[in-house]
Amino acid sequence: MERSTIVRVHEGLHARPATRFVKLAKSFESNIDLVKGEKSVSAKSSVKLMLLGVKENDEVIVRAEGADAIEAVEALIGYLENPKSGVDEDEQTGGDKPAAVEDEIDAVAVPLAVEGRLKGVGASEGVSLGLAYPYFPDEIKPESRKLAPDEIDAEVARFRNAVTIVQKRMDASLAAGNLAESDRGIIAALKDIAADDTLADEAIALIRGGMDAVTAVFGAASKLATEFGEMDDPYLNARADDVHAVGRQLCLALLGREEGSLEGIPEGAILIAEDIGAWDLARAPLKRIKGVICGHGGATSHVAIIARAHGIPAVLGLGYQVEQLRMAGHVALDGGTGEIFADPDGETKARFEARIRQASEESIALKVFRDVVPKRSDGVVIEVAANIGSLEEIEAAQDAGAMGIGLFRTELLFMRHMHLPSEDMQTEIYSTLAKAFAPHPVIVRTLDVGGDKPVAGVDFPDEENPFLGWRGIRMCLDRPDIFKPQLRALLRTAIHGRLKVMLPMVSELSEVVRTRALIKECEAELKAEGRDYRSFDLGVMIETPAAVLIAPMLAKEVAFFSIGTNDLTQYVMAADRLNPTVASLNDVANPAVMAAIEMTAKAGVEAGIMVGMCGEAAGRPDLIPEFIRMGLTELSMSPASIQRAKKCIAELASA
Ligand SMILES: C=C(OP(=O)(O)O)C(=O)O
Repeated sequence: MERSTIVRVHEGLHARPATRFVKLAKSFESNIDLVKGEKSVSAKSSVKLMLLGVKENDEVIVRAEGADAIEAVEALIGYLENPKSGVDEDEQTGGDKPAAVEDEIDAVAVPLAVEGRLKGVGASEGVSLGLAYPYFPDEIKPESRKLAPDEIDAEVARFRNAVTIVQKRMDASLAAGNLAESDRGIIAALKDIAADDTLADEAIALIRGGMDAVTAVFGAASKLATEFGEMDDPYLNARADDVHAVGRQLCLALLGREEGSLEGIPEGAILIAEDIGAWDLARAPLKRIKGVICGHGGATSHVAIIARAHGIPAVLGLGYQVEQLRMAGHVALDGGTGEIFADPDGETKARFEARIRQASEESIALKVFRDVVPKRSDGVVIEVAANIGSLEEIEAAQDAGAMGIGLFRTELLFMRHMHLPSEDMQTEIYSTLAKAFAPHPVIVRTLDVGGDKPVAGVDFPDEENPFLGWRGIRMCLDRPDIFKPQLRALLRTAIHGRLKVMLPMVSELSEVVRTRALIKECEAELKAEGRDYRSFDLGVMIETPAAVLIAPMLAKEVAFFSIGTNDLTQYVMAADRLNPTVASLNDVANPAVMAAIEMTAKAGVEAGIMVGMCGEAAGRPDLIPEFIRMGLTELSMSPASIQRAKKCIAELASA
């Protein structure tokens, strides 16, 4: 039987415990295969050791797998506790052992052979089984150590060494050659800060005052970040985040650590995290990830949306239970029901393997619907489009047979960068998209940040209820310096394809009227500058109960509606879409939500405008017949749902 174990090795601060433990393990048992991320250090093995990370308190988390895992690791721990009884470590590892380290070693092996069951929120359909890959980057805290006068010079040298390490790491990233131009700019900006004397001088002054280097970096970074934060310019304000990012890198270097990264995630792994940012996930090597499990989030959070866009099964909203999975060797998950099996036994494994096989056969069978143009029984075409948030997803949408884009989430573009993207950069990105799908329509949603989607360069107030706060069109209308460059970029893009633009979080007619006035201003400016542009169809998302109630009025002012069921459900049901405790209320099929959808559809159909849907419910085969009956003629969804939706509409027409 396959077994797993976890080893916690606690060592002194400067001992580089992970490196030392791994070196030691390598020399101790020649039949142990050491794996860091996907890199195998030694090929022959009956036992696999995987270094999962070093925790803030210097515990080393290592997972061992294989028939003799527990025994091998116990032997290794035995040696760590009593080095005289086994191999001489200095001799074997090159002798980097610091003095008096043995005293601080505290290691335990926890066998995990029993299948554990957990339940979260099914957030991206599909079943998966694979190697668990816990990703829990540590929070760094100040050491708050008072230095003796004779320690100060060494501490300054430790700090200077950390600056050199950080600069070298940044140079290595820049030289790697696989960076997008925009990411290269971000790293270069961070390197500037690391090389700048302002931060270093401040930190050294604090060290000279008797503060340890980690705490000094915290103090210096906070001071500089506050200065940037108080400046009267959004671009300079955004530098505060850069300073914090550099501060974190310096602290990691001081502690002998490197930032955790998803770069090394092995092929076919199941990613397990307490929380993972949408952008962290978006830039991870998604093709290698077979499943996502997260303590935070729910079915309509952005992590779920990215997972669905890439056809990766996901279970979110596990809460504190996700901690239990840190020690799992393998994990099976069902992204539909939210079930998770840690270290599944043979029977569960066989069941999941059979389901994975069946799902793959089904997906092959659905491929025949890729190029179908689905119609209602009266011959009206139903556009089945894709929801995407980055240019990287174009291919997946095209491969799935998307008849255009029903929702391009522009906020990922803003969240990706430490700075607000320029008008030219936005024009280039939107134009690439419009050209890729022409002659099909592409609907771009204007910036929808706030709530669960903060952005560097926009100072969001501390709000008790950010989902009911300053977000979407509310924020944009207050910040024409951000909104107008986006509108100008969209006007410039419209010459390249069938562009439509929609506004998020609309709750008042005046928001549409004020946006139209801004668009007019932008058109006048572009004309005066002699630039090419074209007007676009303006629509609104219907995602607030207020918008539903004034839908007949809105329908007279706009060219189309797109129903955002993810938000509409949370607002109609008064149930936070990220809160797993109220996940059962967050159901679009609830009669209250379906009534809101029907009211919207009726208002749109009566006014003769297109009514579409871009919430995830648009891809639900059990609800599609209802939506078609209500008069919706466009359904936009994750690429992974497109072929099933086309099949459902086609079968409906022929029934
Ligand atoms: C599509 C929607 O928007 P979001 O990006 O917030 O999920 C929605 O709310 O249905």
